[in-house]
Amino acid sequence: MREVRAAFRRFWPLTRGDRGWLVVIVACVVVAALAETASILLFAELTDNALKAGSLSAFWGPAGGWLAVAVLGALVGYLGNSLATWTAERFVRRLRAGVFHHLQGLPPHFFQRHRRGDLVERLTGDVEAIEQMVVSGVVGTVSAAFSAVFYAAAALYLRWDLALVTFVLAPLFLLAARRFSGRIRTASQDERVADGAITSVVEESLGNIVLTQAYNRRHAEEERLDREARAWLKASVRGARLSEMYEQFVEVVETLCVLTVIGLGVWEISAGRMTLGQLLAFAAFIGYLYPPVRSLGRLGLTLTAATAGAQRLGEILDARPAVTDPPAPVPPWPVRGWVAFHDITFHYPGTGRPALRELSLTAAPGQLVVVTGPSGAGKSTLAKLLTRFYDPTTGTICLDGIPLPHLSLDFLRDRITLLPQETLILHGTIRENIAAGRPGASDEDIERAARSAAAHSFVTALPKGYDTLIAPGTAALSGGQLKRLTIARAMLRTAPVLILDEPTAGLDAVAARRIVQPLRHLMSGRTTLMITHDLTLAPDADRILVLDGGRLVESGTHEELLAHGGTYASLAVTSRPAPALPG
Ligand SMILES: Nc1ncnc2c1ncn2[C@@H]1O[C@H](COP(=O)(O)OP(=O)(O)OP(=O)(O)O)[C@@H](O)[C@H]1O
Repeated sequence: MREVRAAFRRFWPLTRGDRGWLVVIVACVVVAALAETASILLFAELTDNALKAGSLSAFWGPAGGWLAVAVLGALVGYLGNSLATWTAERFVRRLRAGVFHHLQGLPPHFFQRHRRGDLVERLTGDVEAIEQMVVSGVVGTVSAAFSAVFYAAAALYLRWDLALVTFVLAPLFLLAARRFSGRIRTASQDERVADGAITSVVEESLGNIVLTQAYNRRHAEEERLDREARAWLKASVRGARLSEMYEQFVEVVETLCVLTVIGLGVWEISAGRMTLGQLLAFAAFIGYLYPPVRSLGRLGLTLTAATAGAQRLGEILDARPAVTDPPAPVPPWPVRGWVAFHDITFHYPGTGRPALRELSLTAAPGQLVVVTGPSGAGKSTLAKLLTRFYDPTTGTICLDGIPLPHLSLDFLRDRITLLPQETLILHGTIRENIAAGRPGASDEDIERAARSAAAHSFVTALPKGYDTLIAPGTAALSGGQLKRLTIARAMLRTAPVLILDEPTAGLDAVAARRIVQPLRHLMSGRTTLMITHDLTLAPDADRILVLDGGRLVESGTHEELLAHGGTYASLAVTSRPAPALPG
């Protein structure tokens, strides 16, 4: 119960703005329950005065009243249920948006620890489970409680002594719910975990379909899915079995109660202390009383099941972003592009070994700094620190002399363009893919960027030109062509600082050569930090930094470092030969 309270306290504030509607829904529910109560009393009147006496004249009055009450009940029922669905869906939308917003701000290591499919499940299944608790749960409880009170009051009004006898059996429902709730919660928790695992396996397998097919891993992947599906089957069958057991037990208790009422009623009628109409109405009230009492019991089960979802969402919401906005960010200024790392040491969270040690570097506006070194040297980490995915453990990074933590994250990231190693393609047209660099860019801007990135001619050669649909892993364009689209996208951004992370990764020598000129266009006028193993562009660099084991081991121009004959000189020999470059 403590978990339910904690989950409720955490998510109830999200109903702010809709609480007025919740009151209206509850009012509708109360009126609907009252209408139901009135119709049963009218039914008793009809039975005793019209049916038993065979009097048509006694029929019209109660019949008219019953019809009016039924119409009223139908209207408020319709209104209440429609409003309840609308409010519940708004809650789901708000909760999902909130969790998604939080999730997007979490650091890369969070996504390395959580499988994507599992996160998808949390944003869908778990979000809905919480709605079941917070909105539908509240409306359900209030409506069940009111209905139970009205029907119980009506039964007491008809025959208080008989009513008390049947009420004695009511605690059996609650007892049953209590016994079942713990086990149902465990089953539903297992089911959600298995749901997430299934989504993950499907997503990972389809995401790596080339590997799956080329390495004949279809059977292995099917087995992986089957393993997760079996865990899901076990959990969901266990959950369904427990719920069914509970339902059937309650059914038997209900029958016991109804039989008790009829038995006592027969005895009372034979003694002349009760009419048939009263007995029928009384039995109806008792019959109507059970569903709300039952749903109050079941509500307990829904609540405990929903806490499983709440715990899983809590894990996301409790994860903290690695960096946050300062309370009073430095006001925006026209950034020139001075970049400086002062004595930076950095450990990834949860690791003992520093990825960077006492590293310093500066880049003046418009300069090209090439960062190279063996794999794992810490090159990409530099990019993550400059874009503030993480803050350094010690030392300061400045943009135009201002430490990065003094800037708002949006301002900083708008001033830096990152061209990551992976060619990131969005689901959409070529035009949309390029325009993602600057939302609202005009067609002329897009075309200019594409020309500059040497993409315009191959795009216009496509039957649908800029309106060609592409997607991640698309076969319509080559790797080099896709890379040029991402360069065009970066070109649209007006950021004065550029980070290129292995811009030629995954391209053959010819494709790599084709992007040299577009890259030069992109770098022109921007402070560029180029992280690369491919030293094709190194001779252009104002400075080359060689990292090893997180330390800066060499620094200088291409000629200086070649003459020095150290790590750079040996890397330059093994790197692909510099092609004849235009321009
Ligand atoms: N998210 C992370 N959590 C923990 N350690 C990490 C993480 N990312 C990188 N590292 C570690 O930090 C060190 C530097 O990694 P980094 O990716 O910066 O190297 P790199 O020089 O860019 O390598 P490559 O050339 O292979 O891309 C490596 O030892 C790596 O294992």
